[in-house]
Amino acid sequence: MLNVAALQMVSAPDVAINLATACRLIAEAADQGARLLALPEYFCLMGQSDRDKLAIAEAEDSGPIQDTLAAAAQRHGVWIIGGTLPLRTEDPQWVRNSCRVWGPDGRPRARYDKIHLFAYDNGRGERYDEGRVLQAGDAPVAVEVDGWRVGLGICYDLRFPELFRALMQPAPCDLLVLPAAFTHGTGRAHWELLLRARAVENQCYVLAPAQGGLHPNGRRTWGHSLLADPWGEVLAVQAEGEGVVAGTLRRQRLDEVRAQLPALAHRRI
Ligand SMILES: NC(=O)CCC(=O)C(=O)O
Repeated sequence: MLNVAALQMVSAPDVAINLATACRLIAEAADQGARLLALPEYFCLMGQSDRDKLAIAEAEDSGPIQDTLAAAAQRHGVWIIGGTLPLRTEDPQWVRNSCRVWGPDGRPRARYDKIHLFAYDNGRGERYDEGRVLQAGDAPVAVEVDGWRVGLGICYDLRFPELFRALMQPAPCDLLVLPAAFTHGTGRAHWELLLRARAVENQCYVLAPAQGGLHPNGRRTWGHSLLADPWGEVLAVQAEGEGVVAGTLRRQRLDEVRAQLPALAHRRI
């Protein structure tokens, strides 16, 4: 059994406010008994422009955002999947959108850099192009959490099933965690559909902590942080606003689904 929680936020353009909110939600989830907690993409900043990420970027393993999450993991004795934060590259004009993982002793255990960079223009003034400031990652990352294999993806990565297939090698992941900040429009159309599809095709749990609501920068995100089981059933969800979306992973459920319909074993790789 593993108790997990997705922390939903409506982040502001102010790092201190966002860190305080993240710490409050972490404490709440830990009090509810969660052992693995995950924050959304861009939890530490939803700024006015992509370039705001450059100003708050940290070196790997050092900086106020990472120190805060490491201390919270240790204080509560939990695993924290730290949404995303900008990490510096060699070139000051570029950052990586990185998901860091801390163990219950506060030590960093993994880093995944978002591979697929979001670009979107809805033709009505809503436009994104992460490739203007982000450097893409190039390697899938999975981490072992109390005997559970946990694969990482970030937001737009959700649309690329081959990433999650790669994470099923050399051994299947038991849980996929996808910190996200889906737009309201694309989220309404595709969010739940894609998350449940990744759960069904990989026969594993999916935990997706999201940004959800109207942000002070004027952006509106879809929210609907959720936990889906290996059969694609939604076990817990929260539509909008800050909150804790909690649930329990059961090994027996994974084994049951994989035994009843052995699609993972039928892959022709
Ligand atoms: N930040 C993102 O990657 C947003 C992805 C998104 O909204 C989508 O529809 O995909």
